[in-house]
Amino acid sequence: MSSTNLSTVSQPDAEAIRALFNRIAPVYDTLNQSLSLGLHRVWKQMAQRWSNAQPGMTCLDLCCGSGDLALLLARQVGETGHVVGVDFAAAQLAIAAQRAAERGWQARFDWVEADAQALPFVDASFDAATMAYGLRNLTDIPQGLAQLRRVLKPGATAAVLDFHWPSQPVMQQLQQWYLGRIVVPTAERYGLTAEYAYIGPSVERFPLGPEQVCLAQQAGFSQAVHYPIAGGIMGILVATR
Ligand SMILES: C/C(=C\Cc1cc(O)c2ccccc2c1O)CCC[C@H](C)CCC[C@H](C)CCCC(C)C
Ligand SMILES: C[S@@+](CC[C@H](N)C(=O)[O-])C[C@H]1O[C@@H](n2cnc3c(N)ncnc32)[C@H](O)[C@@H]1O
Repeated sequence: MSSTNLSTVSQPDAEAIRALFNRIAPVYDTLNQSLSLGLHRVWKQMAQRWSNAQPGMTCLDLCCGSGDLALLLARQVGETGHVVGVDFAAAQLAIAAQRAAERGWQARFDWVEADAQALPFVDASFDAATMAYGLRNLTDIPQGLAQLRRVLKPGATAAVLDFHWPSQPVMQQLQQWYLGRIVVPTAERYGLTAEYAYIGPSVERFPLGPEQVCLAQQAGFSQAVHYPIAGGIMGILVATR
């Protein structure tokens, strides 16, 4: 366990975040599936579609974790396309690569261990991009958006899925109740209390949809729209270079 108290510090540093995602990697997929009642797959499919990825394209999945969205992109781009999954947690990337191998899809992927805030790609490399539950975890969100824009081709779109602070008070209370009373106690059974207690405060300090749109515009995206989904507890920022 890291010495950093993840749920009370204002913003954990990048090393604490990386260590957190390496620690939870063995149970990450199982917990996402059970805690979201399978709904995270629906939300990720929306992000994949809204990125406008098409057969034959070269796509980026930033903060790819164990590869859910990268695999959806790979299905969409097909045998003639290519997907690059980027994450800085090696344990997550190893699971993503294993899942691709199980499908016989190794040739469709590159898995790159890198910081989303300093991407090792030349400008205008990608036709489309996705990021699920990554932006909120970046220590420098404007820098992450600037990097995302830089590596997209002109006219290409990024779809960024994440938690969102709902506008309706009843949904705010439900979201915080669910995170505090269901998610954290479930994680406790795996010895991961602090890791999952970090989600709630991270959602509260994450910029609201309209603020995300402003940040995307400031990063140089020519168009940006934020769509609250699932009653506003999640959102997808769709930004075009
Ligand atoms: C996709 C999910 C989580 C991703 C995720 C993101 C993070 O930033 C983490 C940070 C630290 C540890 C883990 C994660 C992490 O797993 C799963 C989403 C589950 C959520 C708790 C959302 C659940 C929504 C419910 C289905 C509906 C809630 C109803 C409520 C009464 C409003
Ligand atoms: C909540 S997980 C999401 C994983 C996957 N996209 C999904 O939806 O299941 C967030 C991921 O972002 C990665 N991450 C956070 N900050 C990062 C950074 N600065 N650079 C690269 N990856 C980062 C973490 O390692 C983690 O795998």
